[in-house]
Amino acid sequence: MAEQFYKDLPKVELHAHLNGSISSTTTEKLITKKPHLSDQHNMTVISRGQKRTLEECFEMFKIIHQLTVSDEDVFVVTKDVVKEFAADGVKYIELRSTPREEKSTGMTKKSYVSSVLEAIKQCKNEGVDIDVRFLLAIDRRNGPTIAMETVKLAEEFFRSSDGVVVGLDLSGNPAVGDGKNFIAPLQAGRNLGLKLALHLAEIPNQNEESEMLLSIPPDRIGHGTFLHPEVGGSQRLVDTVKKYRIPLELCFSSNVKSQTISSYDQHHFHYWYNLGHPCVVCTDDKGVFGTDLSLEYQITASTFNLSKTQIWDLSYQSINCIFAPESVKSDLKRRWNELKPGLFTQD
Ligand SMILES: CC(C)=CCNc1ncnc2c1ncn2[C@@H]1O[C@H](COP(=O)(O)O)[C@@H](O)[C@H]1O
Ligand SMILES: [Zn+2]
Repeated sequence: MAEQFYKDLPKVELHAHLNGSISSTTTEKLITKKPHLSDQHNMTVISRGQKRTLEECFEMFKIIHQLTVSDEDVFVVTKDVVKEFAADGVKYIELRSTPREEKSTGMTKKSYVSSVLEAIKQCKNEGVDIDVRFLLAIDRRNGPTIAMETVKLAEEFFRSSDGVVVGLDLSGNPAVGDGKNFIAPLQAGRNLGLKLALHLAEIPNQNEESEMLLSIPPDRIGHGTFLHPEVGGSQRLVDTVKKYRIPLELCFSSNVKSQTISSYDQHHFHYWYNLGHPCVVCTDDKGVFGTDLSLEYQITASTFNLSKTQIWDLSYQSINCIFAPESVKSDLKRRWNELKPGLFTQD
């Protein structure tokens, strides 16, 4: 568990996959309804000190997805995940999820998104202290035709969700499919006013793909682990990211536990932070990687010897990277400034 300062620190979460964020308490709740999956429980979390390969991590999602097969499941999971982030001191979150259909329960991609949005609405009505937005995710393994359908669905909800749906994500196993196939649907989304958060350079040797995706350009980058020349990326890629000042969503536990980074001190946070480039600390999959956002901030501080003031600034600067409008950014900044004195008089 993270130290109290990191819990109390008001935080913004910008990279959280819904099905990767399910806590073990919620998993138990779902398993009670699906006893045939009871022996899969330990298969959905990577405990402390454990590591898996990236491929093994993606196998875990196959199990998790069997737990969320109905609108009711999706609703329950969303409510729990939102409340857990709020309890961890997250004041603003952009959740992302891949709309899925399930014939056996009648869940459609549209009802999937509606269930997520209904849960978000209920949390708001119950007074849960967190502003929640949503990105529809495109899974690369499903190809460009499905991607275009997702863009259409996103457009529908973008118009009808009162500002909750703000954009699109590109994710899924980076070793599957070619990123360039998604340029057209992503560009179409961008032209509609949807913001783009793209997983990029999550694994090595994808410079060409990264270059293509950066040419759109995206509004935020997920991971960007292999962009800089020291790890096989290129100065050109770095220069493009710098030119557009595209924020990076950085996920320490995820990268170390899925072994794209060998240890915390090797994390590319170091490279980009020292350039003064916008970096946002995120969880990725808090359920799968057994973490929460306060722990990720604590890991950042202890690995790179950052002071509490530097950590505060990191959290405050993250507000500039959200997809909600400027007025929301100003409100959050006011909130942060109100909370600041209480946080710095604790010790
Ligand atoms: C598995 C692993 C190494 C995780 C970290 N890196 C990731 N890279 C790319 N896509 C991801 C990652 N984590 C989660 N996802 C995406 O999020 C999905 C789960 O959340 P959801 O069903 O979209 O609600 C996964 O099926 C996958 O498409
Ligand atoms: Zn991710």
